Amino acid sequence: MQAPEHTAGSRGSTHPQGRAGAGSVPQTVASLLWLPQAGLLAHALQSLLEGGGARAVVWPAAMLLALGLARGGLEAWGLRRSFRAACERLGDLRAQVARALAARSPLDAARPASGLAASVMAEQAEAVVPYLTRYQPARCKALVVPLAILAAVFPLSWIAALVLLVAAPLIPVFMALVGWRAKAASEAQMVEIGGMNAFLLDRLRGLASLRALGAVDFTAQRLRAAGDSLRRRTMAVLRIAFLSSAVLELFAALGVAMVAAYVGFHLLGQLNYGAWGVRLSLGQGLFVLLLAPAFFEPLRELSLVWHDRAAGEAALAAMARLSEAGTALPGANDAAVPPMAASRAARPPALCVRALEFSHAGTGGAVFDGLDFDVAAGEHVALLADSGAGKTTLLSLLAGLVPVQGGSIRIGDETMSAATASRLRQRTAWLGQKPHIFAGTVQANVALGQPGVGAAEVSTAMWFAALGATAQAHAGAMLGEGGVGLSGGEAVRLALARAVVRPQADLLLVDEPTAHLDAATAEAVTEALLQLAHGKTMLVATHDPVLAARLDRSLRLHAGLIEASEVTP
Ligand SMILES: Nc1ncnc2c1ncn2[C@@H]1O[C@H](COP(=O)(O)OP(=O)(O)OP(=O)(O)O)[C@@H](O)[C@H]1O
Repeated sequence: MQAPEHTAGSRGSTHPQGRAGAGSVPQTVASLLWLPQAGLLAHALQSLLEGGGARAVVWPAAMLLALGLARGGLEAWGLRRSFRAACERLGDLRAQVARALAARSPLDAARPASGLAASVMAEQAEAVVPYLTRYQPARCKALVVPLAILAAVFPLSWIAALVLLVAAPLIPVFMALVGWRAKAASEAQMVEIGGMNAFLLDRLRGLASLRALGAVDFTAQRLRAAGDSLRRRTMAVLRIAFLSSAVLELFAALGVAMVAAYVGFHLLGQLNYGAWGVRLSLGQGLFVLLLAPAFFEPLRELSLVWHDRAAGEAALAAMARLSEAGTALPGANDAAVPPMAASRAARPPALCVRALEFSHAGTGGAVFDGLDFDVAAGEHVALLADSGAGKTTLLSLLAGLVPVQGGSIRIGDETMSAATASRLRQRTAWLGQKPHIFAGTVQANVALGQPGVGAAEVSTAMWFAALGATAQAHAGAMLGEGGVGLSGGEAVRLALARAVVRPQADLLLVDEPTAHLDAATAEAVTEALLQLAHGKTMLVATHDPVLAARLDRSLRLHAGLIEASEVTP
């Protein structure tokens, strides 16, 4: 497993806290400034008692003010630095997770549910910012400030220092025990949120089917149960957060009370030991008293952000899980590939498949075990086979969507490999069985972010795909998620239009373009496809004998091998 913070390519530090820690130093220095401030206060009081008058108070007051301003400034600067660094770190982590998800093959059945991935990246990942912004400085302060205060108190009174020293370790011990439970509870809550989001997204997508099958009530009940379960988990996290605060407040209050009692009785002359054989002055006593609550302050702050740490670490772990490697998409994130050439290669590519071996991850049997076949440059070939024989798998291998496990695939002059897949995909147009339509305009759905494809090109492509006369013909028309607003046949034709705006793609891999279409629509799609494939190489997986008869040749696939090759008369 590769945690996102350790994945190559991050702009920042390899540690999750990395640059966010840069803001800790000014914030810690700001807290340490309380020591000279307390010293000045105690000194001013002592001078007043010794008859120094108002003049003895003026310069300590001025310095106190200056130190206060410096403290505020340092605190604000440190906080801003931490926040900015945390936001950058979160951006890096999100980019890394996105890259890891994009690097997984679409055929990887173990890919995280899209609802879960969206929930972790958009929502849960936000917990990383308070974790890095608040927890890291609080931890730094808790390590440094109490030690500095101990060092200042010890030379005045070893008893007061001892009281603080005994009270302090109890707090981290109890906090660690509580924090251990808090982390587990927070992780469980994250899993619950992710699961509920994935469930919601899936059910929303399948709302029409649920309604048709009368399963709406049952789904609502399951959603209610999931909501209840999430509420229980959230309450568990909150209970633990309150418990940790109570533990800390108790020990901090006991520590301060004991120091105050000691200093009080010592000044009254009732406890004459613990100050290295001398009696503390009122100013010294006040100094120790002022420092006692400040000793516990960083620990109190740490307790406040303890939940941030639990939530932040749980979010980091969730992102690490999303970054786990699965079946790789060959050549994914291949930055070295130049942008798609505007012009086509001189000749369409020939296909040469030799001794191809492939089996899906987690399944026993091989889909292909020594498959051989050729498609000549510019030839249009139908791939016929029974359902489940491996047509889609073969097209996916040819499109470089999944790595070849044995043998070779040659497209034109290049052999498919991780190094060439990305480049080869640029000359390939893929018309899948279920083209995904995004919620957005027709223009965005056809261009798919390709530069240089404007409204005019989209409109031409829509006419070419026989969609010019439909209500969605103009580039600005809105389409719903999953193709709402289009019929099944129109969605297939929209996929055709996507191929039309990529004239440089001279290898067409088409998966059952006429499945589930009536004869007239199938005919229209076939015509458009043949026109698009003119001067290009095309392999069409199909069960449709009418479509197969319009192509140059048919290959019959059976048991992972080419059984027959028939030239169309
Ligand atoms: N992502 C996947 N993970 C694991 N197994 C898979 C995956 N996709 C397909 N399979 C299995 O691989 C075999 C070939 O499937 P494929 O989809 O390539 O068949 P097909 O010929 O295209 O079928 P159809 O004509 O029904 O679309 C089937 O046994 C299928 O169950």
